[in-house]
Formats: sequence, structure tokens, C-alpha cells
Amino acid sequence: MMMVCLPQSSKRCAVIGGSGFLGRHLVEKLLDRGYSVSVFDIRQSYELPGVTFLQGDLCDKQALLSALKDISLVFHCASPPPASDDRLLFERVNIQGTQTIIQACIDAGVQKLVLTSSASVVFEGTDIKNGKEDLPYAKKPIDYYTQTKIEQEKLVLEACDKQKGFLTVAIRPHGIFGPRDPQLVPTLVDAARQGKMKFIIGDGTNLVDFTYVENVVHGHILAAEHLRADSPICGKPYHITNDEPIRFWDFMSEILVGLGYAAPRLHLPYRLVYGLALLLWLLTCILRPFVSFKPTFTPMRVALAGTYHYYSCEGAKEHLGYKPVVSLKKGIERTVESYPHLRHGA
Ligand SMILES: NC(=O)c1ccc[n+]([C@@H]2O[C@H](COP(=O)([O-])OP(=O)(O)OC[C@H]3O[C@@H](n4cnc5c(N)ncnc54)[C@H](O)[C@@H]3O)[C@@H](O)[C@H]2O)c1
Ligand SMILES: CC(C)CCC[C@@H](C)[C@H]1CC[C@H]2C3=C(CC[C@]12C)[C@@]1(C)CC[C@H](O)[C@@H](C(=O)O)[C@@H]1CC3
Repeated sequence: MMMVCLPQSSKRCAVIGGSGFLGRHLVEKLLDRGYSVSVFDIRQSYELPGVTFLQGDLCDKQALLSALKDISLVFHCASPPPASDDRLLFERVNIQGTQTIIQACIDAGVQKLVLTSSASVVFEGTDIKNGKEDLPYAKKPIDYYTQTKIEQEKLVLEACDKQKGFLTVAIRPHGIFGPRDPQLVPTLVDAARQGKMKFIIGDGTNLVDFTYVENVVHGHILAAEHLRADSPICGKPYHITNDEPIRFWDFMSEILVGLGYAAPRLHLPYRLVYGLALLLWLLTCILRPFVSFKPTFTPMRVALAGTYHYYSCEGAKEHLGYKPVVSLKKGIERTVESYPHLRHGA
């Protein structure tokens, strides 16, 4: 894999959200590549030689300032989980927290900030085929998570200032999967165990992107290493995908069958399921003060399961020299092998 060589001083970096799924994979690869890494996260989920952990909330500027001392490069990949559906939490962490990170980076003399955004910032629940980065932001974002990811991306890209020597870039991954993912495979297996994965929503031909975590990490490191004042990537977003769109239901089936569960077979009309999911979501909002209930089929999940949403990564290929390093087939194999405890009958 082609990477740019950097002087030792620029190899000190911080990963905000480094205890999470993507964050930890990023930390591991950065260590392999000779970076010294500090993790800033609200929780510490592992220990690794060579990594300094600082536990704190990214909304706390003082805590951030101590973590960013002598750091030249910051990766920001922290976010509340999309499934939390908590508007105030998303606004506090993704919007106000990101403003705090930008301010702390500038005050601490950080030179580069790489944000993990999301391709979903342009997704409104309707088909996107080979979407490029020039698609407009979603006018009607499908949930609070997406709404605040849009604001977050705008803040980071607008903060890019070559005169002040503060450079920013955003990576927009889509459907990250891989070992230790707390979201996609566990939710899928949970639904299968409850007998909810018998149905295909829609006709099942919709193509989508699922991106193996190591490719997403590769895109982040390339972005960091190409981020210079004379580079066209300053203040820009880049899609990072596996560049192998796959039918949503084929991907789900491969994971399910790989783990010993039956693949979904029966078809349900998309509009019917979406309408039911919307109704259920409204009901949970109304009943929230009395009962807490988390439906499996949220409007966001149904929209993702029943529409096309795949993106072009030509921009990343051209400006970052990006090329996926792990194929979809290999990524699925590695993912399935990594969840022995979620196998049917385990
Ligand atoms: N998983 C995906 O499919 C996917 C796809 C596109 C983009 N993303 C983005 O990638 C990033 C990482 O996602 P992930 O899947 O690894 O999620 P994750 O939940 O595994 O990791 C997020 C980390 O952020 C930390 N965090 C949350 N609130 C914090 C706070 N207030 N202060 C400090 N740390 C805090 C959490 O403790 C966690 O370790 C997020 O920004 C997410 O929006 C994820
Ligand atoms: C119950 C079934 C219909 C679906 C079970 C699997 C789902 C839990 C996942 C399938 C696609 C996933 C996905 C995300 C979360 C988990 C799924 C819905 C994201 C919404 C997570 C946040 C990211 O920013 C989104 C992105 O743009 O990459 C993800 C899109 C895919």
C-alpha cells in the first residue's frame, strides 16, 4: 500500500473516540505505521502498549486541551450510537462537542483534523446510485443522528484555514462492518434469533455499500497524510467505500448463513413496512415517558434496507490514492469468523 512518509514530529496523533469500533481499528493501524497515539474517549474499552488513554467528555474543553498538548494530528471519530435516537445527546456531542474540539485544536496548535463523517449526510430515504460528494446535504435528514452529522461535517470543513495553518478534511464511510462492530452484526443476529429475519423488504435488488473497517481506516490515514496546505483535499469530504456495491439482502444473507442462520426469503412491500415502522416510532415517542421500547425495524433501518444507497469513491482514488485493501468477500469471511459467540446455537 502506498503511503506518504512523514517526519517523526507529525507522527504524534490523538484519536477522539478511540475506544469505539472504528476508533480502535484506527489506533491499531496507526501504531503499526509508527505513530504515537493518545486516545480520548468517555470510556476506556481496552489497553494497548504504546497508547495513552485519557478518559473524558469531548464537550469538556479543559480535558481536551490536556489531551491535545504536543499533538499535531487529530482524528475525531466519536459519536453517540445512532440507535440511541436521543436528539439532545446528538446535539450536545455531535454539534456543540465538535465546536469545542475545533476550538481546542486551534488553541492547542493542532495542525490537522480528520473527521469521520458519514455518507448518510446526503441520504433522505430515497435511492442514491453512485452518489458523488457534490450531492447536496439531506434537506429532510432521516433521523437526529444524520441531522447532527450534517451540522458536524459543515463545522469541521468550514473551520479549514490555510492562513492559520489549521487544515481539515472529512471522511464519509458507509455501512462499516468488521470484527468487534457493536451494531450491524449483533443487531442482525438479535433479529434472527427473535425470528424477525424471514422477510426481505422490497424486491431485494437494491444495491448498497458495506465497507470493511480496514478500508475505512486506510482512507482516514491517507487523508491525514495527504492533508497539506497545497492539497486539493483541504476542507473537502471524501467517500470511502469498498467500491463493490452489493444487494442489501445478499449481504445480510451472507452474514446470516455464515453464522448458521437461515437467509430471509419472503418479500414484503417496502411502503407497507416503512409505514408500519414510522407508526411504531411515533408510538414509542408518545409512550417514552411511560415505557421504554426499542423497535428493531426503525424507519431509518427500513429505508436503508429497501433503497439503493451506494457512493462513488473516485474522488478518494484521485486525490488520496485510495484503493480498498480488503475485498468484500474477504471482509465478510473475517467478520463471520470473528463472532463465534453469535453463531446459531452458541
Ligand atoms: N459504524 C458505521 O457504520 C459508521 C458509518 C459511517 C460513519 N460512522 C461514524 O464513525 C464514527 C465511529 O463510529 P463507530 O461505529 O466506531 O461507533 P462506536 O460507538 O463504536 O464508537 C464511538 C466512540 O465515541 C465515544 N464517545 C461517544 N460520546 C463521547 C463523548 N461525549 N466524549 C468522548 N467520547 C465519546 C464512545 O465512547 C465510543 O467509544 C462515528 O462518528 C460515526 O458517526 C460510522
Ligand atoms: C433489522 C434489519 C432490517 C437490519 C439489521 C442490520 C442493521 C442494524 C444495519 C444495516 C445497515 C446498517 C447501517 C447503519 C447502522 C446499522 C444498520 C442499519 C448506519 C445507519 C450507522 C451509522 C452510519 O453513519 C450509517 C452510514 O452512513 O454508514 C450506517 C448505514 C448502514
